[in-house]
Amino acid sequence: MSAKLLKRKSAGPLSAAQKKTKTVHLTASDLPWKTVKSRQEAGLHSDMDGMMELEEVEGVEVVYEENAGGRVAKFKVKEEQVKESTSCVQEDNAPGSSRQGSVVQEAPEEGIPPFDSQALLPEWHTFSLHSQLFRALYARGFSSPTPIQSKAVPSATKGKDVVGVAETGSGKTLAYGLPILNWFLTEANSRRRNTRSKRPVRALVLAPTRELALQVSAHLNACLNATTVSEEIKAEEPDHGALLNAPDTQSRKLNKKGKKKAAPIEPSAGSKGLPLVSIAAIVGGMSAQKQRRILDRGVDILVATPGRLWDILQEDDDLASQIKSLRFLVLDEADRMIEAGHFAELDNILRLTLRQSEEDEIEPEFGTSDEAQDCIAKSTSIDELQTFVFSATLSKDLQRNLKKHARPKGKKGAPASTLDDLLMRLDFRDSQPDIIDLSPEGGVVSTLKQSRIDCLANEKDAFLYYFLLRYPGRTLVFLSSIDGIRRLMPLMELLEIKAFPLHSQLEQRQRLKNLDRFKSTTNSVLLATDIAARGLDIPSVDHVVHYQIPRSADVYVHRNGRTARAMRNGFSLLMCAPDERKIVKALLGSLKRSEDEIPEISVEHYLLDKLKERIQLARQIDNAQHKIKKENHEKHWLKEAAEAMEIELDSDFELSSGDERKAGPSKHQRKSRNAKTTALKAELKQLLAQPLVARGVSTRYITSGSRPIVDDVIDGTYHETMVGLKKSKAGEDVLPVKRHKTKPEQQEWTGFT
Ligand SMILES: Nc1ncnc2c1ncn2[C@@H]1O[C@H](COP(=O)(O)OP(=O)(O)OP(=O)(O)O)[C@@H](O)[C@H]1O
Repeated sequence: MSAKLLKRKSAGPLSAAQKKTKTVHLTASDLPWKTVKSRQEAGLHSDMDGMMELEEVEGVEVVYEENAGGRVAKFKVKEEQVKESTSCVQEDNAPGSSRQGSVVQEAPEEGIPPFDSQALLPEWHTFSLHSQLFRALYARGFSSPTPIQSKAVPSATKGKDVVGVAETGSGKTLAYGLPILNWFLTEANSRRRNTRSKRPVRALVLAPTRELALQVSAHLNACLNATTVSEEIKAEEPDHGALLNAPDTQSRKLNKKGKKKAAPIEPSAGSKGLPLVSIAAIVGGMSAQKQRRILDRGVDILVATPGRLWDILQEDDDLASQIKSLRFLVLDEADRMIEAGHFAELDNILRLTLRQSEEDEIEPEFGTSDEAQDCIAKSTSIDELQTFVFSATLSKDLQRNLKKHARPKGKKGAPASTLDDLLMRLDFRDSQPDIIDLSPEGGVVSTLKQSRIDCLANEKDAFLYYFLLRYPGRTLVFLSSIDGIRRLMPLMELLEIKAFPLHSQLEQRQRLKNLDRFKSTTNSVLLATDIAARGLDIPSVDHVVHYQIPRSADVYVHRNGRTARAMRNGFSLLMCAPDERKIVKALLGSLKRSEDEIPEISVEHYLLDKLKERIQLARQIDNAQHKIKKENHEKHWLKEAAEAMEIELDSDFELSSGDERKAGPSKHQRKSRNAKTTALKAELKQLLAQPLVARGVSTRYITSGSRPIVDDVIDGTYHETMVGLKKSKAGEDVLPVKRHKTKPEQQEWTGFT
């Protein structure tokens, strides 16, 4: 079942006048579909009930014909409408983009009021960017470039290949995105002015996860669509509306004073409402048919996960030849892509971008289809390609090798198996790619506060629960296994914590929905595997918790990078069980840190013990519920099997005598079990309703006890859930770093005094 639903509109029976015009029959996928704009980045919003995208089509008559196979729907469209739609330049799949159907006619710069970048964006002014990008940066409040943008954008706009390494959340997407958008807004559009041909893909951005690919495409789109003109245009002034690239009359409204107010500029749209630059995301878990249709219509910038892209490429020679003539190739989070099980596809895609000289030719590997191999073989040499590789973690060795532009010798045809190998296979056209390494020492962002808790493995639930109650906010909890998430989810639910799961075994629709819910709920928890570790830009993640330790130093850095983004403060907590200590030590060691440098966070053990009681109860309930569920499942199965074999079961589903052949507990046993679970639930509910009061605190006499809380109550700093504690940020409660007593330096003998 497709993850999106289509809203198909038929215009109903055609009028007599319309009937005179010539009509053609089309298949459903050939119809001139238009995407209906959706509000949210991830393509979902609550009132759409799971629909990810909407499309509509107008002026289509649906006629039904009876044939041998039954009733068949046919779609009649006016011929001229078809011509118009096929000559259109394209729409965008990425959410938030504008898609309008009409004939290509771009109106780039002429008539757009000049943007005074010197006055409004002095720190960006020296960058040679298209004024629409300046407008977008201004509208989004990006008053100055981040350090990686400062270095990468000028270099890339001059045509250099760039390898960019910079801390998480430092704006790497725009570091490569701005030069690409700039090229499309300037060169590409002036080249294709007045052309009616289909747009070939000229920029390909590869990202390791679906969420990241969708986010990148939304981010680039936002840069094209974010601009607004704040001043009103006086009525007596010439009508600038059409010149502002706004999609014409609809968007220009009269304000209260009867003056025309400038509508939001849609800089991605041409004067007839067409996108000047079209950006599409092609990811797994969504309708491949729809994605193919979008590609068929033409896309400028394609953001994709390697798996889905390779699936499509194997059947689409046209797209394969477009990939061979790319102008830009981007590997975002390159190091993650080789881990994600996409390595073979990635390698195959990269082969399409190689120059095909004798020397450089590499045998296709990894089950490449004959057809695709043929495509690869026919690849033509192009030297225009610019390659950008970005990540927060690329080894120094690799960077050094890239600098030397050293390609592994004597490995002709051998599959790449490491990131180094893979990057060496990138065919940088630039003999000296610009390597910009701004990664901080140990990969740690300066605004991040790290901490740890040493505890037993089976105490982690209690510590996590304590942390979530003690420090409300948006908390991203990383686990290494999906099973771990499946175990924790019901506990969270029973403990009334708002938690959402995110892992690869969820349907894509559910993944995006959960991500959206987490984004829009201030006090919530996302229980995620490492598919959420890279690149995801969720605003205001207050805390990252490593419930299970990361499997490498890079993963630790990227997980931490989901908080403390764009110079905001953030906090991370590493939960470390005794048997994990060795690994943590090695992991921190590779970041040139010692375990002792990560301070512990203070915990009120009296309250923790109280929470352990709740956890204990929740676990019992969960176990009981799990058992009941399992039995129900078995009972169901047995019933079905018995029916199939035409065997009669007695009321308790006991097939015959003998305990070992019992299908499950008796009715009575089930009843008593259910009653026990209900009692446990009531007990937990009661516990949850009781305030958590710290030791020595009197809730009756707030001025007395060993910890009077009166001052906190008066100045509003009391903790609402944990009575007796002050409200505080997690970062404020870390304990001083333990310093090992260093042996006093041997003093020089100075003789008896
Ligand atoms: N010049 C800027 N000024 C202010 N904010 C910016 C600027 N550029 C980008 N941002 C914002 O910073 C946030 C992080 O950007 P981005 O996602 O590109 O980071 P990143 O370096 O790719 O992170 P990661 O390594 O985790 O993938 C985004 O919300 C983005 O909108």
